[in-house]
Amino acid sequence: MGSMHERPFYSICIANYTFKTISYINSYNTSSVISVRTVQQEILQSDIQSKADKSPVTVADYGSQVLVSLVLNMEVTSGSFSMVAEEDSEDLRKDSAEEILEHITDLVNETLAEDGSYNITLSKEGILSAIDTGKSEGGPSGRHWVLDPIDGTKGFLRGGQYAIALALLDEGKVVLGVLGCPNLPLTSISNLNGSSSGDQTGALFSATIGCGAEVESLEGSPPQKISVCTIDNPVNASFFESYEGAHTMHDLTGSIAEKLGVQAPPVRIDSQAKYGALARGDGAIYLRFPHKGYKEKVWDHAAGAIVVTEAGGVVTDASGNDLDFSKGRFLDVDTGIIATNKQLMPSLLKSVQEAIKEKSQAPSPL
Ligand SMILES: Nc1ncnc2c1ncn2[C@@H]1O[C@H](COP(=O)(O)OS(=O)(=O)O)[C@@H](OP(=O)(O)O)[C@H]1O
Ligand SMILES: [Mg+2]
Repeated sequence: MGSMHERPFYSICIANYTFKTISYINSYNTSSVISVRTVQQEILQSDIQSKADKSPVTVADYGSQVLVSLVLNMEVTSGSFSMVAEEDSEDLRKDSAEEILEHITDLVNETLAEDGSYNITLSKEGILSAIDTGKSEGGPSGRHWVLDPIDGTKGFLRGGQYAIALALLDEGKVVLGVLGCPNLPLTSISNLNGSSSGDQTGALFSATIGCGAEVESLEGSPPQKISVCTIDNPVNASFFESYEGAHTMHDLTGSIAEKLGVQAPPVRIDSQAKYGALARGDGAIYLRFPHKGYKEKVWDHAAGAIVVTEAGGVVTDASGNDLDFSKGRFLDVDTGIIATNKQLMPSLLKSVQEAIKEKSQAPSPL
């Protein structure tokens, strides 16, 4: 682990750089003050590409990856720098991507100039190579930064939840995690649709191993310690899951919840904002069961998992094994990922295993 000033610095890095990038993108191409939601629709039309796996990637994903990698690379002066990040430059190097690359370059340079802390301007080639600093394979030894520059890109485009997720692996273990959630209410998810609640929008979760988890506003309000809920009766529990049915088996999670005795309907929000919300007790359970064949990526869970465990929760696969972040860019999980507090975990695991068994024995649809 680094010096004590590291955590606040990296939190600031996320808040000041990536959040600014996103606010900039949100207001890009518009001269009038219109809602973020509307502007996000404009991004959908102009600044979006489709990756080989058909998932979307936007100027925001690339811009965020450039800024975070650039700042980390400049600030982390001890030892070699290694980053495992979601995006790479391959698609941006195609002739057809010239316009989007130009846009990302303008966006990054304007954000850097506006911030003023770093006197640098990047060329297009500089942008491409900054993105590619994220190509590390990670693994069990040394230190690796793990970045999802925009987690929940579909949510970002829909005007829903998304997160900028950064974690640090040290000898295969997550030791630091920061989750910037620009669209999440600062205090509670129950204020999500309540404009009259007075809650601020935007929450920055952070956790350092052995030191607990905290939340603060993206503008830098004093950090508040957070902890998972203390519910021990599933009747009073609610559960978080992916918004997208393509990302998790909603039928299986429904069956798990029913077996456990959960009465509340699922709370479906995008991205690792789910882990942040769980860590501060907005709900009691997180369930994620991707469809067969999907391989989980480390950047989709590293920051969220440490925020939850440092808030007193437990995160495991469907068999109750801890997540192993030492295997490279992918997680080697058995079936799914679940998280809850220590009181509910034994009964949750039992319900998960029963529901999986039942599903595997059900006749397959024709
Ligand atoms: N088929 C499939 N199954 C499971 N997961 C997938 C799948 N495809 C993508 N992804 C990954 O899911 C990330 C988005 O997280 P969530 O599932 O929590 O978001 S959502 O609520 O469904 O929008 C999303 O993260 P981003 O790509 O950063 O948006 C992906 O890494
Ligand atoms: Mg992403």
